[in-house]
Amino acid sequence: MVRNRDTQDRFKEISISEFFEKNKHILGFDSPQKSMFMVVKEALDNSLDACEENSILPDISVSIRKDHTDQYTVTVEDNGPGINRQEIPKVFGQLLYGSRFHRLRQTRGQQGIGITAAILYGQITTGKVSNVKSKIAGDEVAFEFRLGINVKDNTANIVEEKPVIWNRVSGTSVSIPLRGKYQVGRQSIFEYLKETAVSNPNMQLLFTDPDNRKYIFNRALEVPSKPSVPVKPYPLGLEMGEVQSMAKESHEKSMWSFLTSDFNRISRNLASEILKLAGIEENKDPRQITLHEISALREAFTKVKMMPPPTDCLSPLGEEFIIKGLKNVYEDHHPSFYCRPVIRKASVYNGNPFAVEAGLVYGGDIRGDDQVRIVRYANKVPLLYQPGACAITRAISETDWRSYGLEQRQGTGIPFGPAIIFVHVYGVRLPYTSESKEAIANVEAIMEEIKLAMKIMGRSLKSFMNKKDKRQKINEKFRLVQSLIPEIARKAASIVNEDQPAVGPIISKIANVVFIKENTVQRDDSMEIEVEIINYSGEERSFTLYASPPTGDVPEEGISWNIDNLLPSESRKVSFTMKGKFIDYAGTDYYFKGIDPVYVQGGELLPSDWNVKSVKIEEGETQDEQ
Ligand SMILES: Nc1ncnc2c1ncn2[C@@H]1O[C@H](COP(=O)(O)OP(=O)(O)OP(=O)(O)O)[C@@H](O)[C@H]1O
Repeated sequence: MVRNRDTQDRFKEISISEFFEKNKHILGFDSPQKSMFMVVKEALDNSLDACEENSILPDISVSIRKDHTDQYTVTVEDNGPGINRQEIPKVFGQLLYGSRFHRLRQTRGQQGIGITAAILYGQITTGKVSNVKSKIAGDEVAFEFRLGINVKDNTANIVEEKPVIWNRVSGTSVSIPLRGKYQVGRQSIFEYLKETAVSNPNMQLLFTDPDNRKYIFNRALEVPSKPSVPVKPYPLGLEMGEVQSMAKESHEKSMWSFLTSDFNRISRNLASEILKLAGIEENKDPRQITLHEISALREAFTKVKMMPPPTDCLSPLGEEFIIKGLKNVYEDHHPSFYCRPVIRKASVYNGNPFAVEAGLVYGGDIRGDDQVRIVRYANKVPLLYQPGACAITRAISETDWRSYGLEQRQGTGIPFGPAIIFVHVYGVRLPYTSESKEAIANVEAIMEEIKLAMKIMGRSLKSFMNKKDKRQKINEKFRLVQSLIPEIARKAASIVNEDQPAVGPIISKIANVVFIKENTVQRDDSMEIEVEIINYSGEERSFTLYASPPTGDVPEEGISWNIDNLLPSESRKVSFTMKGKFIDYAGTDYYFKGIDPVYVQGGELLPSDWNVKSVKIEEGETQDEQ
């Protein structure tokens, strides 16, 4: 058939770059503010991935220079491994070119789009090219490129390329001119850097804002991150099309070796068992497999006993960093309940392992009249945009929080109350709602895991609330007993003209608590604080007592004492001194560990964030532009 001229003119192939040039919002470049955020995020995520893959302690600088009213230059420089001279034009000037798409491992980047899209955005909005400098360890010189993108054929447009001396062992620096808007607040670059510092405690980061103000996010951990381990696809959860392309692209000659070599968790015996169940010859060429056989194979996968997916390829944040991530949000507030972080075991989505970890704090002086705050992370990257589209928000909304004590109209929707919920989903090839990776797609398996984590935390929140009610009742009883018994004893003794009896054992019998109280003596240049611990219970008690004075010279690790074998009716005293004069002394907070809170008066259970430091940000001097 001969096409007429009109039809030939109407049909035209477009390159991927051309497509994104016209549809940059798909990559997250929608408003000037958001676009600048995306550029910083893409470059910083790459720097962190590069350092992690090479076990390098990341030393990164991010700077935003204001060039004109809405024109800026974003520069991100790292001490990563650097990039080969030949690779630079492809990495930065060609969309869908990267080192991660064809390898299954937990990384921030996965598509080979991010940094080229950022350069393309800069080119579209300013007409200018970007500057890339990179050096590999051992090389004498770095290579500097000024380059943009030929959108018609998705290749780099190299304007200049030259060797330069760079006083670094290795690293990469990317400078992108762009139209943008710099803002502070919840969805800002600064917030993103702060949350990234929480999930990457070994990163040292220097940030220079458009007013040339410098902020140093100090490294809290001197250990480089371990590179994530590449994995093969896990058989369960793979779609028909995925098994089909794996079979087509396999280098193996037989179905038996295809199963044992290209999949995870299929041993030699298991491969034979699967093929027998599916009715497929062991020697069959995988490229010859029919759709009917693929279907039988997938069914056989579900019938055999398979080990769960490997978890060593996954890298969680861990308990301490979840607590730190939460602290980063509530800052100086004091929650009354710290739920022990929940770290779920690995699960699979489309043959790729993933896992969920979560944390929750509640009460105290956290604001309670609004919806709970949700802090989202995916593969250690904070998610600040598209909360409504994200599986994390959706799973939280679909959990019935009313049964756990939070307010929620009709049992669905984001609950209301003084709580912050932290969720980190991490895994190999996470499914995002779009290329901009702002929200995790509502995939059933992932939603289920998040919901399970919420249920576990919900149950401990409920049990805390029940205990709180019980404690309140005991407190009231204790207050009553403590004021009434000595009074009754005094009156009774005076009536019968006898000495007043010791009331301690009587109070113990009724109250059944350990009582913590303090006495203070202000001296000229210091204050002496004596803490008395009285066992008004019928049993010997042992626990650790912690003090958190409101001001003063407190040691880094806090103040603590072991109160061992405190006998019934026994009173013990400990003390500490605070240097200085304290006219408005508001009282020290006492905490304890190792004893049921129901049996203590005058203190609280030791919070999980005791000794967990917030991200340390030093503010530098504003420097004059040169
Ligand atoms: N700073 C860097 N140091 C070393 N290698 C880098 C650096 N930046 C980019 N790369 C390399 O360039 C590739 C392409 O990066 P790009 O941001 O385009 O995609 P990605 O990070 O792989 O995936 P995504 O599109 O999901 O961000 C990366 O896979 C990595 O191999």
